[in-house]
Amino acid sequence: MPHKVSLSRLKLTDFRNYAAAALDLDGRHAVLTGDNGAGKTNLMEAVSLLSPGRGLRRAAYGDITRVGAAGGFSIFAALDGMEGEVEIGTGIETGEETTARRLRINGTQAKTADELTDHLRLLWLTPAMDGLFTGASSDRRRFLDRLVLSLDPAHGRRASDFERAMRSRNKLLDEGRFDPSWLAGIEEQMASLGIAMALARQEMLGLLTRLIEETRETSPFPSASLQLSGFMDGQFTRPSVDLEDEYAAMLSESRYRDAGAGRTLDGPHRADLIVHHREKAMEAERCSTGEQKALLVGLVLAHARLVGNLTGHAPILLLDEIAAHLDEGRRAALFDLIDGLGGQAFMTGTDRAMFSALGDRAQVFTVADGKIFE
Ligand SMILES: Nc1ncnc2c1ncn2[C@@H]1O[C@H](COP(=O)(O)OP(=O)(O)OP(=O)(O)O)[C@@H](O)[C@H]1O
Repeated sequence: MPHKVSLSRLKLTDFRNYAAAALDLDGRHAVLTGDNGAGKTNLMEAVSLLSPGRGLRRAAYGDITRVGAAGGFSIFAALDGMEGEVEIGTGIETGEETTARRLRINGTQAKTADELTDHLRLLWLTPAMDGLFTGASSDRRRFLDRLVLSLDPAHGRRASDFERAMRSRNKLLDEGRFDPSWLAGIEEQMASLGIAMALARQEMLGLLTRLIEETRETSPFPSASLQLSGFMDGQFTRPSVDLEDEYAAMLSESRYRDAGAGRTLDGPHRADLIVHHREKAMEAERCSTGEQKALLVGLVLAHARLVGNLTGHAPILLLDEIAAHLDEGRRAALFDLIDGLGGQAFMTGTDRAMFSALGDRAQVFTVADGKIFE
């Protein structure tokens, strides 16, 4: 069983509908119940900001600050992390628009948010992700990259460096500055970053596919088959230098076409994650709403198991309204599966009774009007 990373305290100040609130946890799972609009998802969002990025709503930081607060918001968390006990503080100082948040780990200013991944890995599943298979490919790419990031924290840096290089290529082409050596330099950089990104995605999908295969017999969820499409399809068994050369050549040959289009038309930023329901041999987007949800839950939980196996530390799971549409038997099976992953899970729902099958495996909190009661 992987080591359990668990949050022991969460303190919020001027965060969404919480002026000041604290949650003391004893290491078990945390169930958050309360009426619509009580602040359950807000609490999940606060925990999600203990990972790099903008959290599970991808909100602008200014929007997170409580309406009417004098300054910004802050989150403080104490946890038994991957490197032992750790205290994390994050937030912004004013309620105004900012793209950066402050981050202190054990009292020291962190250089980058990537340092958070030394202490915990977080995975989430929210109702907003229900349309993942039918929605925009950019959402699936983001989902895929989050899966990669939780195993390979360097992936985020690669992706942002690639974006930056691509933007400067697009700008040169847009301005009609076809300087061959300047462009070739940028394209070489894009090729090495872009192929590294694609290979990291491919590797993660390979690992996840193997794990899904191994646990297929016992999983209560349909199994997903996963493929990358839209960029160098089926070529990832070739040596990476060859792939880089080929992508650089592709970019070089497509300068005029891309200038006309106003953007770079080939690259890892155009890739898509294609998911099939294996047992039904059906594309996920053509499955029923319930089947899509079951596929997604199965996928996220399989990934959680993979992260636990590979890092030796079970990720913290944020599962927003995951049990909402399940009958009692399926709910109990789901809770057993979540518990069996060995990590701490945060789960929400409007009805406390929905979680009775968890028994004393969870601490149950009631949330009402920006206050938390145990
Ligand atoms: N910046 C903010 N300042 C104050 N209140 C906010 C802010 N942002 C969101 N809220 C409020 O927080 C409330 C709780 O939202 P949250 O999404 O956490 O509810 P919930 O308990 O998950 O509800 P549901 O069961 O409907 O999903 C909402 O009423 C929302 O208007």
